[in-house]
Amino acid sequence: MPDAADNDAPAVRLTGVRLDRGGRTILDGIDLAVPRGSVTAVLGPSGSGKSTLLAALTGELVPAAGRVEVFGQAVPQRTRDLLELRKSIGVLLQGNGLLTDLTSAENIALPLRAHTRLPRAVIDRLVEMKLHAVGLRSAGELYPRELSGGMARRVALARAIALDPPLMLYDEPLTGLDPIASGVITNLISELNDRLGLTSIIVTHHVHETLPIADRAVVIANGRIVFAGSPSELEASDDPLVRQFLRGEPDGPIAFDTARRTEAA
Ligand SMILES: Nc1ncnc2c1ncn2[C@@H]1O[C@H](COP(=O)(O)OP(=O)(O)OP(=O)(O)O)[C@@H](O)[C@H]1O
Repeated sequence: MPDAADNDAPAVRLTGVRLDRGGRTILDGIDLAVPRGSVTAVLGPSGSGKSTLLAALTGELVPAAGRVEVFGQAVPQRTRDLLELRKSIGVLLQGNGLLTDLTSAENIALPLRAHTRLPRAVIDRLVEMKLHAVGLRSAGELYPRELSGGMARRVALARAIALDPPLMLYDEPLTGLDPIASGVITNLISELNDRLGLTSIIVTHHVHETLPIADRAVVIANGRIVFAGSPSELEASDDPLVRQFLRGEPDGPIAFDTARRTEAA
C-alpha cells in the first residue's frame, strides 16, 4: 500500500524504461506518469507491447533500463516485497482466470483467503459486497460455466477488487463481449474508479468504447509512446501514426505485422 509520504507521487511513473522480451526490445524510451484517480486508456495495435507494459507494472517483467514506480516506490524485485506490492494492484486479465470448479463467491473469496486472516463470516460478507459492487448480488452460488460472458467478466472484476487495491489494471476487458455487455463493463470500470477512489489503466484496442470513460489516452506503436494526452486531443491529433491507428488502416507508418514476424522468428 502507498506510504503517506508518497501522497504527491503519481500512481504510476515510468522513466526512461526499456522492456525486452525473448531477447528483443519491445518498448524503449518510455516516460509516462499516470495521475492518481485517473482512468488511462493505453491503446495500440496488436503486438505493440501493451500487455508488456502492464507486466512491468506488476513486476512480472523487470525493465532492461529505466525505472518503474508505483505510488512513488520502485517496483521491487525481491519476491516478498513484490507480493506485498501486488496486493495494492488489482488485475483483470484477458481470459478472466476464474477457477471452473469453484462458485463465483468462492472465486472472489480466493484473494481474501490467500492474503488475509479474516474470519469466514467476514470474508463471506466482503464477497457479498463485491458481488453487489459489480451488480451481481444473487450470482454467488453460480459456477463460471453457468455465467454469460459479461457476468463472468464481472465476477472476475469483483475478484480483482477483493482486496480493495488502489490501482486497477485491465488487460483487454472488452474482448469477446457483445456491445451491451461491453457497455456494462466500461460503466463499471468508470464507476468503481470514481466511487472507490481508484486509479485505472485500461489496455485495449477497443478505442471507441474506452475513450468515453478515459481521462487520458496513451498510444503505443513501433516500440514507443507516440501519443499521450486527453481523449479529445487524441481525436484531434494529426500525427500520421495516431491517425493510422484510429482509422485502423493497414498501410502507414505503423508496422502492423511486427507480432507475426516475431512469432515466426
Ligand atoms: N513471454 C514472451 N516472450 C517473448 N516475446 C513475447 C512474450 N510476450 C510477448 N512477447 C512479444 O512481445 C510483443 C508485444 O506483445 P504484447 O502482448 O505486449 O502486445 P499487445 O500490444 O498487448 O498485443 P495484443 O493487443 O495482441 O494483446 C509481441 O511481439 C509478442 O510476440
